[in-house]
Amino acid sequence: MASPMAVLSRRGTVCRGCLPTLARGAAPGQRRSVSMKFLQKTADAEAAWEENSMLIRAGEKPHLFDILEERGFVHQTAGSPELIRKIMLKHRVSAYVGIDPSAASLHIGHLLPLMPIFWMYMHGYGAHTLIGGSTVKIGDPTDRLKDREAIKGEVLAINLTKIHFQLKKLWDNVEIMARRFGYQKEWAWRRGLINNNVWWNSTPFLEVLRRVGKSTRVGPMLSRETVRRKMEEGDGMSFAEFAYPIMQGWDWWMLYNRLKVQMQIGGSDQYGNIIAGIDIFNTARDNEPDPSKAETLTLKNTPIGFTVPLLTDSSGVKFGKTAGNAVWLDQYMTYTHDLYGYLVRRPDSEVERLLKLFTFLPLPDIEEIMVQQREDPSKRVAQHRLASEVVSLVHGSAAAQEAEQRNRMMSGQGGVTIAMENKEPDSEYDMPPHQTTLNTAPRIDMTLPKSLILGKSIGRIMYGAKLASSIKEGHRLATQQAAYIAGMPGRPVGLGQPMDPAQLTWTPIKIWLPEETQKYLIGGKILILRRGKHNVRIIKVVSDEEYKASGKTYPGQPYAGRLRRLRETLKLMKDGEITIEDARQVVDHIMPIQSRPGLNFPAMGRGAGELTALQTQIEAFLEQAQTEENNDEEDNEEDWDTPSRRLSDKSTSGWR
Ligand SMILES: Nc1ncnc2c1ncn2[C@@H]1O[C@H](COP(=O)(O)OP(=O)(O)OP(=O)(O)O)[C@@H](O)[C@H]1O
Ligand SMILES: N[C@@H](Cc1ccc(O)cc1)C(=O)O
Repeated sequence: MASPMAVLSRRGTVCRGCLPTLARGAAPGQRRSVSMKFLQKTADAEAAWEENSMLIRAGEKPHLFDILEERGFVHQTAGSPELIRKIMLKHRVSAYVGIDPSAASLHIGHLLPLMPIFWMYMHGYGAHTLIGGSTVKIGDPTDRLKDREAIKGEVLAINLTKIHFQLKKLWDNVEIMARRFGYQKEWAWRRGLINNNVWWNSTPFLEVLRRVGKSTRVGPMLSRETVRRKMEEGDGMSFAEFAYPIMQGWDWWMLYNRLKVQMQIGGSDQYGNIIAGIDIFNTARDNEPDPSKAETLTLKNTPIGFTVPLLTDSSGVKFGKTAGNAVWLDQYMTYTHDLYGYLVRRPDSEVERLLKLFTFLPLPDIEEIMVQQREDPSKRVAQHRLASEVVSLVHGSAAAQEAEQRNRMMSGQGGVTIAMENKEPDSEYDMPPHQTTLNTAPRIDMTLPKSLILGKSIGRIMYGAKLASSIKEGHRLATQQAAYIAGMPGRPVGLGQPMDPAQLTWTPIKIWLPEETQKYLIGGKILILRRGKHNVRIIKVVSDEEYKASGKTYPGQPYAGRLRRLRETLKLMKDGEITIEDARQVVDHIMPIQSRPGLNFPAMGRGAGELTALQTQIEAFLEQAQTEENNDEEDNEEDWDTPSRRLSDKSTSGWR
């Protein structure tokens, strides 16, 4: 089948008569009509690329691979450096880095292979990040002597969700960085975030065996160092682990089919998997059973790759979750100021290299920074710049500024290292005053009690999870389809299911029966909700007793608020435990005067009559408040949750 490129004339204009039907990104066999506009843009992008290549050849622009080499990213290549240079010059190559969600966060080591992907994006190449929702179930045995522990369903769902949003946040910040460093975004820039569960969920084992398994020789696989060591010195190797490199290679082939990804980048420990992947890619390409799809070898379908050096700690151990020395990119696992502090503490001997690897600063700027650094190393100019750039990339520039101020303040008080701060419980969930971005989104994980999640309306749950500012708003969000639950929609209603822990899927909440919610509990205890694009909550559902014991409260919690405290005060007054003056102070404290119409104590004496008058006022106020609360509950329950009402009104919008 003709690719869109095939209909472009040499000058990059579109031949109208030969409009093809296969769009970029369409899955094999999937036909989509392609507009003239799309084709013209593709033609323009091709022409622009040719111009770009000419400038590089003429020495007027640097080749990205040279930039990457100069900055220290290229450790080992899969395919000769000359071949990689040639292919990257000729085509807008697409590349990917894969990460298995075996922890709840990325760590600083992951940034190393991601940085070349970000550079590629800014230079107009295709750049993709893959989450190994399926590969993580097997676990990469590379450089391990012991099997990885199997990850439980709900833990996988949590890891996957968190890493998904972390990668999205990184990508958002890469866009900002690109603008900041003067890269003009073009239509042809492509980036993506994909989960390999998408294909592994529907790939028959037979297909993989037939297509690549038959010609994959066991001998070379057995002789790999990782396999040999695990078998001889470790706890042996399972067939699944042995097959892991085949899975990774198949991923690459799938990515080539979908997104024309022909390059893979990874940490140096991934070299063996990338080499094995090249064999699998070549085998799959050369054994296409459908002659109409067969491809002959060209520069466009030759797999290539490279590895980046490993980031190690001061004792030379790879930074990562296995070694237990990770510096996390989740701001609640490693606080932003601790990430900043860690980078500020890098030794002088390392900092120039780290600036080249972890920032987008041009090399002449780094040289200048190093001149200042050498003039007065005690100022740690280079380390501060490193920390500020990395924190900006990971958490945004506002967070970086805050972390810098904090660090300078703390070190001004005697150069102490920064201690972990204990945040106010739940304070980080406060609704941001402006539109949430991934950099300002509140904390993602929280705990709520069963009685709320399993028994209450969706509006109350949204309110309780601080995804809505009131119960009513919670309901409104649901009807406007601005609230989502992780899982599969029920067709017909009532058959909803939790998400497959290996793949994040969202269902708009719409109108909801309270009993609907529990169908979406992952592993019986995790509920994932989202408001709008970025405001996500991973809710751990615990027993009411456990919740109470934690001392936490949530908005709308019965008897947890002012009314409960007012009732308690009233009781104390009645029992003669507190004086009228104390009672007045307590009431003023729990309820500012403007928020309690009808409860404005007049100046009173201290006699028994005044005490009774005050009690009567409080009782009347409580009664009124209770009626209002009941009405609010009734409003919501009747409108949204009462089955009789909903079932009799199936025409209500959103009722499916
Ligand atoms: N310290 C590091 N330096 C460079 N690259 C790294 C580092 N840690 C991880 N990577 C790379 O990030 C990618 C994803 O790694 P992955 O999450 O699978 O493993 P990991 O964090 O190394 O985990 P583990 O410690 O469990 O082996 C791989 O390409 C890996 O080589
Ligand atoms: N095997 C890689 C992760 C990965 C998973 C799937 C891939 O397709 C690529 C890479 C690692 O453990 O670091």
